[in-house]
Amino acid sequence: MLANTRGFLWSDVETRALLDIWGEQDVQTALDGNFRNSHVYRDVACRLGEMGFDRTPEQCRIRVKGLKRQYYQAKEGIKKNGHYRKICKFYDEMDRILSNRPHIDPQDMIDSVAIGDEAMDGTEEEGEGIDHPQEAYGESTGECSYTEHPVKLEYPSFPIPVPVSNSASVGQRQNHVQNSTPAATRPKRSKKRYANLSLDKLMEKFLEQSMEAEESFYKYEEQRLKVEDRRREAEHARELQMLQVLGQMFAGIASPAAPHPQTAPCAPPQRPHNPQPAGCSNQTATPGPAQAIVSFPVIERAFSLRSPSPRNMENMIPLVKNIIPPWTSKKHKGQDGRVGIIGGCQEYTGAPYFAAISALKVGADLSHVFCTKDAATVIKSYSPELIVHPVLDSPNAVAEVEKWLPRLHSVVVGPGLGRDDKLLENAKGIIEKSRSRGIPVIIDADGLWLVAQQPSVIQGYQMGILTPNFMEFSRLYEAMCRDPLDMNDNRRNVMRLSEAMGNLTVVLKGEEDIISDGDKVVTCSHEGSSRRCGGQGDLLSGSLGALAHWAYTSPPEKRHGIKPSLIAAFGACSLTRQCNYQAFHRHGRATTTTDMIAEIGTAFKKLFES
Ligand SMILES: NC(=O)C1=CN([C@@H]2O[C@H](COP(=O)(O)OP(=O)(O)OC[C@H]3O[C@@H](n4cnc5c(N)ncnc54)[C@H](OP(=O)(O)O)[C@@H]3O)[C@@H](O)[C@H]2O)[C@@H](O)CC1
Ligand SMILES: Nc1ncnc2c1ncn2[C@@H]1O[C@H](COP(=O)(O)OP(=O)(O)OP(=O)(O)O)[C@@H](O)[C@H]1O
Repeated sequence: MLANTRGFLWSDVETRALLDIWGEQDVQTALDGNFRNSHVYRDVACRLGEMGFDRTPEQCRIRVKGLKRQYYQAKEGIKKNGHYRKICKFYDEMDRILSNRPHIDPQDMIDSVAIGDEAMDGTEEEGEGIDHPQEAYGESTGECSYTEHPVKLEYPSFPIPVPVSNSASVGQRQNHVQNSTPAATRPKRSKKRYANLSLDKLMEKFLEQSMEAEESFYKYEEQRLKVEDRRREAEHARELQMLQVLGQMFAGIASPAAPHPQTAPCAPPQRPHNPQPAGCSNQTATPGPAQAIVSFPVIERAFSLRSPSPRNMENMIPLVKNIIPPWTSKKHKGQDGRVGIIGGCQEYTGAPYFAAISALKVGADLSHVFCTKDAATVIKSYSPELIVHPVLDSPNAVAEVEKWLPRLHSVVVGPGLGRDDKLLENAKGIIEKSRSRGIPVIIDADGLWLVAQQPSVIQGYQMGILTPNFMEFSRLYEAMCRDPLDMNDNRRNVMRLSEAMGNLTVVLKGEEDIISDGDKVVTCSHEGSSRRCGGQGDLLSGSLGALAHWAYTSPPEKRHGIKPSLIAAFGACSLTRQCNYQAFHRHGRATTTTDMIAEIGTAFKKLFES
């Protein structure tokens, strides 16, 4: 395990590049504001990759952690005799970054966190025994991944009396505790203070203090989340404003005489008899003022606020191939994906089943369905492969699902969810919990109904993917965009919605699937068939559950600067269409979604493994 994350040494040039990236304001803000930081380090590794250094997010995180420890050690040492700078080669760089961070009173953060981490996993990078209290804070706020280190409740350091003749291991642990806390800088607590208290009293006091600590932890956490929300909203508003200004500038440059989009007549969304979103063919597409067609099937924006202009790409398939985890005997069950489907009620049992079984057939190891009580037995009866939880209509549904979240790699919300208010409310809670844990969230079907009512539930979440059909898309567009749908240019419409949702990835399904993250538009018109049986969208969202996990955990250099959600979405669209093609070839008009699901294995192989 260690070999994976610490395989070889970091050169000075590489370390400086890492510090340049890690020290950037947006990275520090993201780390400060987040318990879960794996996405931040993914971004750091990605940027490092762009500078030509091939490192995994975990390697970056561990390197930063080691540097921080050296820095704090050096800083402590300097206070004492001024000669410690040499133990931290990058002292100046670290000081420039860390001296600007808000000061947290180490006494507020509890010793046991640092002790617990050191004592339990012993995987510290540089092999240094001393941890700085501020390091402990860093780890609990932004320096360790949620999945590997579940949130610890922070207890006050309350001395539990240990008999003198204790075993060697306890003695060693005590030594370790003494060595690893900055005891020298703190007054020693008097053991006599507790000498007269009975064990019961001690226990009572301990529990009392635990509860207080827990309470203040939650208070702190609540405040932190509020601040983070406000920051995100402000950032989003600022970006939208800048986009609008730039859009107007570009519009002015491109065609000063062209009418403003808002003055175009508002055509109500209608379902065509033979749904062919106008403007889908490459020849007839008219790029909007703020977009330019670079090469089919990827259209890139003429400008981008976030990232440098991505590379041109003729074909997305090689990128999908790149994110597929390699076959190896070294993995255990679960590592290739544990997908959760949130949906399934009395009326709709097929949709969550289609989504869950598709995730499995694409290659996820485990597929969970969280549905209502009366749907559960029915769904179980379709397939013994699925793990079915009858919790979605229980009074504590969100808490029940939350228990499983640390073990899920992605969630798909909506297939067969229905529109019952209580179920939608529970789905909302689950999306929020998944979001706060940095789990990719795919929203489909009735989940999109919820988003149209309350967009903020997912707005701005970079690991969120929406997969609307045309009807669902129109609802979302109407809720989010002030200008009317341009019936001749669906690509522009998708890009607009994605932008309005805070650059979420949006997949408009149809004759041609159109995918955008607000910066780029990717289209998938792989040959399918004319058969439109219900459930094809569920196949798509379920397989996207597995592909999104792979894409987000794939090495950045394999993605060539393209956002993981775009690659995963393109993979799911082309797979669905290939399944449709193959099933129709076999069954003609009798084709159903079950027949398409039976084709997943061969379709996947044909597209991505040949
Ligand atoms: N076997 C199962 O259990 C299955 C269960 N499912 C589950 O059913 C639930 C409801 O999903 P839903 O999509 O039917 O709901 P909703 O948004 O009301 O759409 C219906 C309206 O939209 C329209 N319309 C549809 N597509 C359009 C298009 N491309 N372009 C234009 N218009 C379009 C259509 O218009 P119409 O043809 O009636 O004029 C109709 O009025 C959801 O939980 C889902 O997961 C499904 O997954 C299937 C398999
Ligand atoms: N007009 C079309 N031509 C070709 N393929 C299509 C067309 N419409 C949809 N598809 C295919 O079906 C997939 C699912 O789209 P669809 O519009 O059926 O989703 P949905 O309505 O959400 O499905 P569900 O029935 O599961 O709710 C698309 O990704 C696309 O591959």
